[in-house]
Amino acid sequence: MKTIHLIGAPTDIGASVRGAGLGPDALRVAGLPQALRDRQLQVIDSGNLAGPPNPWEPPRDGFRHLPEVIAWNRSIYTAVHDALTAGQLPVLLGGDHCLAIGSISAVARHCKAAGKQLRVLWFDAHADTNTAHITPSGNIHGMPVACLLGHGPEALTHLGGEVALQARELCQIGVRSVDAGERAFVKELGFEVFDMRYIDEFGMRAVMELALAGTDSNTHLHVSFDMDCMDPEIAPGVGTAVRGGPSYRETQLCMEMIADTGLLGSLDLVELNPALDVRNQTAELAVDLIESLFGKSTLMRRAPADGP
Ligand SMILES: NC(=[NH2+])NCCC[C@H](N)C(=O)O
Ligand SMILES: [Mn+2]
Ligand SMILES: [Mn+2]
Repeated sequence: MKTIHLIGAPTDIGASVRGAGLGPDALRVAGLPQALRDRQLQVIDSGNLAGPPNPWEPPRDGFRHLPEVIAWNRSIYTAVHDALTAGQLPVLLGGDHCLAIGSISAVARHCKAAGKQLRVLWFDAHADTNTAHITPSGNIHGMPVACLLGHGPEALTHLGGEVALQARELCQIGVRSVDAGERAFVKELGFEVFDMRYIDEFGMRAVMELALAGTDSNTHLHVSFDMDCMDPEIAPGVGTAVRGGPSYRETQLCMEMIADTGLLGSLDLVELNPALDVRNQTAELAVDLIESLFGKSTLMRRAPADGP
């Protein structure tokens, strides 16, 4: 297994409430580096990136804090790209979800250069597909998917020199809150969305089989995990909680099925908000999930074909 490089991005620049900037340290306090080392993995923690403070201003031309969001994403792009070039597996510790623009742009650039097929699994209660024209809030953590697919300000859509993603490379899991204008845009863009209704009807195992279909040894899997994907009863430490999310076991199954592929190449862990958490339980939950994502299992790993 590659060396895991933890990159902290302590900012809530794109969020609707303050506090996600405390996320990277809450994950460290919950024991993330040691938990990975206990799994015999090599871990580098290069600490937290620096970036502009949050000016906490109202939207301008449909965006809140656009210059600051660009600055943060540029430094994330560089850090994640450097880690991938060094052969490491970057783990972005957010921070709010606007940071996925920099992280996934770097991953996409790396995959193109290496001739790898990219698959992005986006775990979220939200579709994060707003633009300046349809956003109800101006918060850029509600826009990263649109930016990554080429819809947004040039400085964010072309961080890596070209548009990062095509719709077929992306699939969302756990979605249950989509804004009015956003709904039509998600349909127009045409990426796959396994919303909660779909998960309820077909079950998480079927969803993950579809989400991973078509991957092979040449696939780089990127997981962008928004902690508000999970049900707020178990993950209260998030700024934009939406009830009715996946359970602990359903989410663990996702992580275990991804681990079984052996294809994980990079990870964003975002939207953890320690200011709203209860005794760091949401950070501890995140550590549990990441351990499973890196192969921790109850008894043994099971290849899908060995199942009942
Ligand atoms: N990454 C997130 N938590 N995004 C929440 C977005 C909420 C809402 N859709 C908005 O655009 O304002
Ligand atoms: Mn969300
Ligand atoms: Mn999100």
